[in-house]
Amino acid sequence: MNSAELIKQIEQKRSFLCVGLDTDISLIPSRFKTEKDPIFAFNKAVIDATLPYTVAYKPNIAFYEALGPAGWESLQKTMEYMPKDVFSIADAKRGDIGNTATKYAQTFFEPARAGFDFDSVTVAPYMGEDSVTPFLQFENKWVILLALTSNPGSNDFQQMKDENGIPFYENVMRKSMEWGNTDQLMFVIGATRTDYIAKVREIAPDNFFLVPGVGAQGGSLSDVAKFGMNSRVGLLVNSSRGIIYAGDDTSLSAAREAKKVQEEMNQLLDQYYK
Ligand SMILES: O=C(O)c1cc(=O)[nH]c(=O)n1[C@@H]1O[C@H](COP(=O)(O)O)[C@@H](O)[C@H]1O
Repeated sequence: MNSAELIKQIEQKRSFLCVGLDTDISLIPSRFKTEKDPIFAFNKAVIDATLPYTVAYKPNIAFYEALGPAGWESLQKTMEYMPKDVFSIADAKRGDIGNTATKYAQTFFEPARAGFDFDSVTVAPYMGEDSVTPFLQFENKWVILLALTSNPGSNDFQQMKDENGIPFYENVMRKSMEWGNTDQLMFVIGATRTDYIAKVREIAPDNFFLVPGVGAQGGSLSDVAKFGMNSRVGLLVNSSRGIIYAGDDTSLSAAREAKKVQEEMNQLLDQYYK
C-alpha cells in the first residue's frame, strides 16, 4: 500500500487506529477454543468487529511463532482473510546482516515464499544500514524502524547520548532517513513517550509514526495527536489488549472499544488535521 492509499483510508474512516492482533490462546474467550483453529477464529471475530473503525492491523509475530507450524498457519489464514485495503504490519522486529535480512524481507513481502503479502515489517535498527536496506527494495512496502519505544528498557540504549549530547534514538532517525524516503520508512514512537513526541516530529516532519502504547500501557492519544500529527496525518496508533481482550463477547467488546478510539480520533482529526 502506498502513502496516498493509506491517507485515503484514514480520511474515509476518520481513524488512524491500528488494531494489534497479539492473539494469546490463554486469553481468548473459551467459545473460540472449541473451534478447529481457535487463533484464526478469534482473529476473524476481531477483524469483523473492528474493520469499520481501523485502518491497520498488526499481528505480533511472536504470538504465532510461539505455537509452531500451527501458529504460522493461523497467521496465514488471518492474512488471507484480512481485506487488502487495510494496512498490514508484520510486527516481527527483525534485524540481521544483509543476506539474512533479505530472507526476512522475502518472508513477509513475497507471497510466493511463505504466503505473506504484508505492507510493512517492524525492524530493529541496531545492526545498521545493510540490515535495513533489504526491506526497502520492495515497491509499496514499508520498513517501520524502532526509534523510541514504549517500554521502560528504552532508556538503556535509546537515550544514551553521544559526545555532542545527541541521544541514540535521534541518531538512528536522522541516519536512517538517508536510506529510505517518507513513503517507505516509518518510525516506532511509543505513546508512553509523549514528552518526546514534539521532538521526534521535528526530527522527522514527514514520516509516519507507528505509535503503540495507548490502552493497556496507558499512553495518551490526545497528546500523541497534538504533538505528532502532521500535514498527512502521519500517525498510526496501535492498541492490542485494550481492544481485543475487552470482554468475553469479542464481537461486541472489540467493536465497542475500537469505536470509542475511532470517535476520539475523529475529533482529533477535526482539531489537528482537517
Ligand atoms: O513495535 C511495536 O509494535 C511496539 C513497540 C513499542 O515500543 N512498544 C510496543 O508495545 N510495541 C508492540 O505494540 C503492542 C502493544 O500492545 P498493547 O500494550 O497490548 O496495546 C505489542 O505488540 C508490542 O509488541
